[in-house]
Amino acid sequence: MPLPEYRRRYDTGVHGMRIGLTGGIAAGKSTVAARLAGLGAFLIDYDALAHAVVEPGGAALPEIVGAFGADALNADGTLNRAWMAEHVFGPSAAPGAREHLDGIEHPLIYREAERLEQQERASRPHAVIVHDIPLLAEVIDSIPFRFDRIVTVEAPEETRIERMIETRGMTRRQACDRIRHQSSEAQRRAIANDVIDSDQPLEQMFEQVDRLYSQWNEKA
Ligand SMILES: CC(C)(COP(=O)(O)OP(=O)(O)OC[C@H]1O[C@@H](n2cnc3c(N)ncnc32)[C@H](O)[C@@H]1O)[C@@H](O)C(=O)NCCC(=O)NCCS
Ligand SMILES: Nc1ncnc2c1ncn2[C@@H]1O[C@H](COP(=O)(O)OP(=O)(O)OP(=O)(O)O)[C@@H](O)[C@H]1O
Repeated sequence: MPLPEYRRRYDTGVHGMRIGLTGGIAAGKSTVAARLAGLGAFLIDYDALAHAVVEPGGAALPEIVGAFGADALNADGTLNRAWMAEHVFGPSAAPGAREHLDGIEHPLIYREAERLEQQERASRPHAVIVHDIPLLAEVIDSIPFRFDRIVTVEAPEETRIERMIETRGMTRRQACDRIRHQSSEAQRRAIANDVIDSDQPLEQMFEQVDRLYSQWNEKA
């Protein structure tokens, strides 16, 4: 059976590998990403890009104010992230609010990701480039990149809720809201070539990451 388009491999030897890294919130994606960067991968962190496009002066902020009103801003003109989170993930969020915000930010994020990738390829044509994309399963049909391999990092929902409460100061309700607005583990697994279980001890998880990186690096 032919591979779905998003799993299509590039011609090896011509391009380095492009990896899609995903996972539910607080599953351990950043931990895996940091390990890959330590091994030599070039990381493109979509959460960081999402933060950059809403900086004052960033292209998304005027559009967000246009769509959600000036209440979306703090007094100093920065995005009020807690307010915004409540209005897109919270129990009284308007239908379609999250999709509207995504529609403003995502095209800008993709443009910047492409620029970063091209810059890296110019100096390291065979680098393993990892796109760290929390919402990859949601955007798989619209994102303007195809991936040689997709990896998802997974941990049980309860573990992730506990991590969000303990390390991010979220309430249980906020943690559950965020999870409810994301694809399911089954949907992420369905697009992935490999699954990293972050419920295993860190050492073991890193061994799995190291093995994957060696495989990709051989093919790059
Ligand atoms: C709503 C916002 C302001 C809330 O900010 P906050 O500081 O609370 O969260 P932060 O941006 O650091 O994201 C933390 C995690 O929340 C989850 N998350 C973020 N945005 C979304 C979304 N639109 N849908 C589902 N989950 C999301 C992801 O797992 C992400 O890793 C912010 O998340 C945002 O601008 N989101 C829209 C852009 C987006 O899609 N970002 C994800 C990367 S592409
Ligand atoms: N194998 C593991 N064993 C124990 N704790 C882990 C493991 N992997 C990750 N963690 C811990 O889980 C927490 C969440 O990890 P991390 O920040 O990497 O998640 P994330 O998926 O990037 O989150 P987000 O979706 O918010 O970006 C961190 O405190 C991290 O140290």
